[in-house]
Formats: sequence, structure tokens, C-alpha cells
Amino acid sequence: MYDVREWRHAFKLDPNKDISEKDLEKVCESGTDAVIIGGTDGVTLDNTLQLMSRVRRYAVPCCLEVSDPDAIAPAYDLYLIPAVLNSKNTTWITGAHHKAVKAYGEWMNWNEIVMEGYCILNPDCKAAQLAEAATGLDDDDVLAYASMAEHMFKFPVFYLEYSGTYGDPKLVEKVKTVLEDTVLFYGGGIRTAAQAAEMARAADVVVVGNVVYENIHEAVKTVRVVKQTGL
Ligand SMILES: CC(C)=CCC/C(C)=C/CC/C(C)=C/CC/C(C)=C/CC/C(C)=C/CC/C(C)=C/CC/C(C)=C/COP(=O)(O)OP(=O)(O)O
Ligand SMILES: O=P(O)(O)OC[C@@H](O)CO
Ligand SMILES: [Mg+2]
Repeated sequence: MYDVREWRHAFKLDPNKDISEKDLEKVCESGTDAVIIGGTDGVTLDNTLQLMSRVRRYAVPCCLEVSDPDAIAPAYDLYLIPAVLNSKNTTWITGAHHKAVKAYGEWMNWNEIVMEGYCILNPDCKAAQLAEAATGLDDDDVLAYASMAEHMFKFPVFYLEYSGTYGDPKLVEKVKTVLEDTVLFYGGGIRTAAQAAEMARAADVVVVGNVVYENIHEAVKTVRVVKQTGL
């Protein structure tokens, strides 16, 4: 499934973390809609390619979420490109992107590029710190970023990112009400199947990351509950 509109669940694997063959098999055979390879720090061409080639042994779509242009390589199914809408530094909204398109433009297949309008809400996560995210937002600020993602930038994805902490399901629900075409991704702090189900009632796509490395059994359980939960 190379169309994010058809997704409900994705795992995000960090190329800077170790995962055993057994656990990787559980992730890839879980029934998830996609494996996203991405992280904020320690992302290199070597570790992303290594993880990608291991994921490639399975049928699941394998996507690169680009955080470092040096780690870009061909052979992913999709390239997810974050633009941090609540960044205080234009580098993370258009700057790094401009540089990368100058460098890679002629090799880019735009049909494989999926822009993600990020709104990062956990001030302590590495992504917030790197991207200098203005995290002290009230609900109306977040709703405005969501509307900008859909109506001004026409981004296919709006990503509510709480990386490392569990977010506010009520806010996720509110954000969903202002989006029509743009797909709402929720990610952050999902450690149980019950939390995954709660966020699946509000968001189009639930992204599960760190729990893969902490509790693979619970991580895999999130797939079935998300798929069974209606929006
Ligand atoms: C043939 C060929 C090579 C084709 C490919 C062409 C191609 C795809 C070109 C891409 C061009 C392009 C526009 C690239 C973008 C370049 C770029 C660097 C953009 C900036 C990205 C950005 C805003 C990064 C900031 C950080 C961020 C939002 C990262 C996303 C991942 C994330 C949130 C991970 C969460 O992990 P973390 O917070 O680190 O949590 P842990 O504590 O668990 O690690
Ligand atoms: O690692 P967690 O906290 O599950 O977050 C998932 C993802 O949104 C990170 O970009
Ligand atoms: Mg992570």
C-alpha cells in the first residue's frame, strides 16, 4: 500500500537502534500498513540502508522519513519529508528542503514524495530540540497549523508529533475535525494496545515507534486494535 490515504497503522523504526531478526520479522509480518525508517539523531546512509535491506525481505512497504539528506538513497517505496510548521527556524520548514531539492532534484520522482506538515508538541523530544519547535501552543494554534497544512500548503499529511510522550486524544479529535483531504498522523508515546485504539478513534494513521524496542509483544498488538477501530 503505497497510498497513505489507505493506511491506519505504521511502525517507525529507528536506524540508530538495534533490532533482532526475530523482532523485525514480527514488525514486518504484523499486518501494519508500512514500516517507516526514521529518527532524529545518528541517522546515517549505512544504518538506514542496512535496515532497509532487512525490511525488504518482507512484503511490507518500506518508507524513508528523511531527516538527514546524506542518508537518502534510491529503493524506498516512499519518501516522507517532514516540514516542521511550528519551527522557529526556517531551515526546518523550507531551508533543508530547498538545499536537498537543489542537490537531488533531477533524480527525484515526485510521485514517491509525501510531504508531512509536522506539529511537534513534546518540548523534550530530540526532534523538537533539533527543529527548534515552538511547543507552547494552545489548541487553537494547533488547529490553525492543521488548516494551514491542508488549505495553504496542500500537504497530504499533517503529523501531530508527541514523540516519546502520550498526547492529548481530545486535541487529536479536534484536529481531525478541521481536516478533510489531508491525512492526520498521530505519533508519540503509544505503549499499549489500549492507547493505540484510543488514538485510532481520532487519527487516520497511528504511528508506533519506541515500544517496538521496549515491548515487542505489546507493539505488535497495536496493529490489530488499530485496524479494528473505526474512526
Ligand atoms: C534517487 C534518489 C536518491 C532519490 C531520492 C530523492 C529524495 C527523496 C530527495 C528528498 C529531498 C528532500 C526535500 C529532502 C528533505 C531534506 C531534509 C533534511 C528536511 C528536513 C527534515 C526535518 C524537518 C527534520 C527535523 C527533525 C524531524 C522532524 C525528524 C523526523 C523524524 C522524527 C520526528 C523522529 C522522532 O524521533 P526522536 O524524536 O528522535 O525520538 P527518539 O528519542 O525515540 O529517538
Ligand atoms: O517513538 P514513539 O514515542 O512511539 O513516537 C512515534 C513517532 O511519532 C516518532 O516520530
Ligand atoms: Mg524514536
